[in-house]
Amino acid sequence: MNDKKETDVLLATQIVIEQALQRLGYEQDMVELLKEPMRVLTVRIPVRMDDGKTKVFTGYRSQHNDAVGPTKGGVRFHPAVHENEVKALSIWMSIKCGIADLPYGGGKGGVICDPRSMSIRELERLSRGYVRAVSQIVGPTKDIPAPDVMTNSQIMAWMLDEYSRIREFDSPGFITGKPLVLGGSKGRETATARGVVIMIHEALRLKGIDLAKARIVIQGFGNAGSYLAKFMHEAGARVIGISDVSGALYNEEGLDIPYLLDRRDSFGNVTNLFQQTITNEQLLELDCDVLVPAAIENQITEHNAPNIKAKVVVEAANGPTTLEATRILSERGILIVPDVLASSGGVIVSYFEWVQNNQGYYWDEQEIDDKLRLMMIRGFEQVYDIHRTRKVDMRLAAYMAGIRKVAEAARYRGWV
Ligand SMILES: NC(=O)C1=CN([C@@H]2O[C@H](COP(=O)(O)OP(=O)(O)OC[C@H]3O[C@@H](n4cnc5c(N)ncnc54)[C@H](O)[C@@H]3O)[C@@H](O)[C@H]2O)C=CC1
Ligand SMILES: O=C(O)CCC(=O)C(=O)O
Repeated sequence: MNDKKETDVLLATQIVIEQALQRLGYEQDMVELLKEPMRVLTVRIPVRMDDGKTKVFTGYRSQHNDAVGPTKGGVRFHPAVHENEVKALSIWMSIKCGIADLPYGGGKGGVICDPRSMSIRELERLSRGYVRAVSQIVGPTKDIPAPDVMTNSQIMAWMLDEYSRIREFDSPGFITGKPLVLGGSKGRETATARGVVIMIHEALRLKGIDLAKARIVIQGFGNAGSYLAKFMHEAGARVIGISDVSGALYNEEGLDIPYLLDRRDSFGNVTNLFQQTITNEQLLELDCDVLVPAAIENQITEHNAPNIKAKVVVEAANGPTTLEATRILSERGILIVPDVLASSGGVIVSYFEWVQNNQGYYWDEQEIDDKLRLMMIRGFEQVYDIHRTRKVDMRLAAYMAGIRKVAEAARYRGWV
């Protein structure tokens, strides 16, 4: 595979979707329906910047398929956002929701921007502008956004406020990942990491490795990566490596996670405070038990997959491993817990948030944790069972588990 093909996330997704549907016995017409999102909106968002000039940003909202129910998925603010990336991300959301058996299809949004170089007021105007631009196609029974890379509960709050102004009534179920006082759910902030912890437990159990003796490496120190480091540290595991966009830190004895958590900024940067750093490339190849990519796409490729030393790769990030790398790792006996399963804790608790908003009754954290655990373990067992009985790699197994529900719903509706 040439490099561009290797890292084209939409193409890679379409290849696995086709394989999954074929293994499930579907014809080509179903592949045609599900290999692309049913709707992608591109928007141009004019934002008055603090210097008085107007800057026009480009954003997207992709809705993969709504046969199962309203579409659902985060909004990413990042300079590298690309239409095909958002499309792939929305397809992955359909698969995540299918594995977790949530009553949603997949959606995803993104805006090409760099929040690290914007003021708080510029960010607020951009967030509100995005909601105005996509307001026709989103809503609590249509498409429900949430946080993703470089968006957070404050941005969700501005988006909620803007949507409520447009619709002229308060509508907390429009968006999830909100602050608690605006109808957010307990446990959503930490949900993605909590879900990954549960997957690490399951994977280590299969490999016969004791978590308390395990060495963990985490790429990315944002929402997913930093809470994961905290929970692993609290569980007694040794977190020997972490990283952010600028570099990585490594200590064989275990890093001082509470100190790093205290010093990280709101974008998940911390390594710039240290002189003795290693590169992200070196981090991924460290000798460890569990490697958790928790940053961005295409980090484990055919180039570094032969050098990965972890026994288990648990994908907190969306799309961190290419198809060729999946093949190499699987053949080397490294257990992959794929993104569409491992990172589903976020959308599962987002679903709980939406349910609580709809019923106007709020649950305590224990209830959230217990329900999350149950759903994640059920998802793991389902995927692992398909992997074993159908003799397919864990990624294809996860796609088969997830896309099945969407295809069945589309067939019942008479679309195919
Ligand atoms: N926040 C959530 O609820 C969910 C997030 N995810 C996925 O997890 C991943 C991380 O998301 P968040 O933690 O929310 O984002 P974030 O914006 O909070 O943190 C991202 C982290 O990755 C680092 N990073 C960025 N580019 C990098 C690079 N090229 N090399 C190394 N590190 C890099 C950043 O410095 C930061 O530490 C993404 O793939 C996201 O789609 C998946 C499910 C839910
Ligand atoms: O919480 C959600 O609804 C979506 C989270 C998300 O964007 C993801 O799982 O990639």
